Amino acid sequence: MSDTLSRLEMVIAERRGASSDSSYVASLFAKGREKIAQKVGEEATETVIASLSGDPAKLTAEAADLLFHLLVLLAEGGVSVDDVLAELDRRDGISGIAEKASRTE
Ligand SMILES: N=c1c2ncn([C@@H]3O[C@H](COP(=O)(O)OP(=O)(O)OP(=O)(O)O)[C@@H](O)[C@H]3O)c2ncn1[C@@H]1O[C@H](COP(=O)(O)O)[C@@H](O)[C@H]1O
Repeated sequence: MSDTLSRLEMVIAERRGASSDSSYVASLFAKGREKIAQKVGEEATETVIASLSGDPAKLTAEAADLLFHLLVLLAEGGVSVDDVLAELDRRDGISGIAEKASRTE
């Protein structure tokens, strides 16, 4: 799973300097952080709507759009996929410790 995200992260970094005419990723970077953040918001809303439709194919497509635009937003903000995964692992570690502690009480 994270291989796909890592590969896409690399493609996004490569396309950052490309021409906006030939690359959607480059055109997003050229429009700037506010526009990229707005796209993430739109894709998040579309994902929520798709989830309520009860159609797994629609939810899959919108979630893919959301993840893609989130990766662009992370790159724009200087945050890597590894940074986010490390944060999730850290939280898992914290909840694992809390779970062990509650079992020994
Ligand atoms: N995964 C994606 C991907 N998912 C969605 N999209 C684009 O995201 C856009 C979302 O559609 P919308 O209708 O919401 O947006 P829009 O009307 O095109 O744009 P706005 O005017 O609303 O800003 C579409 O243009 C999709 O093509 C993507 N564009 C690119 N990628 C990946 O990024 C790589 C590099 O792409 P380029 O930068 O175009 O070379 C590609 O090889 C793909 O792997």
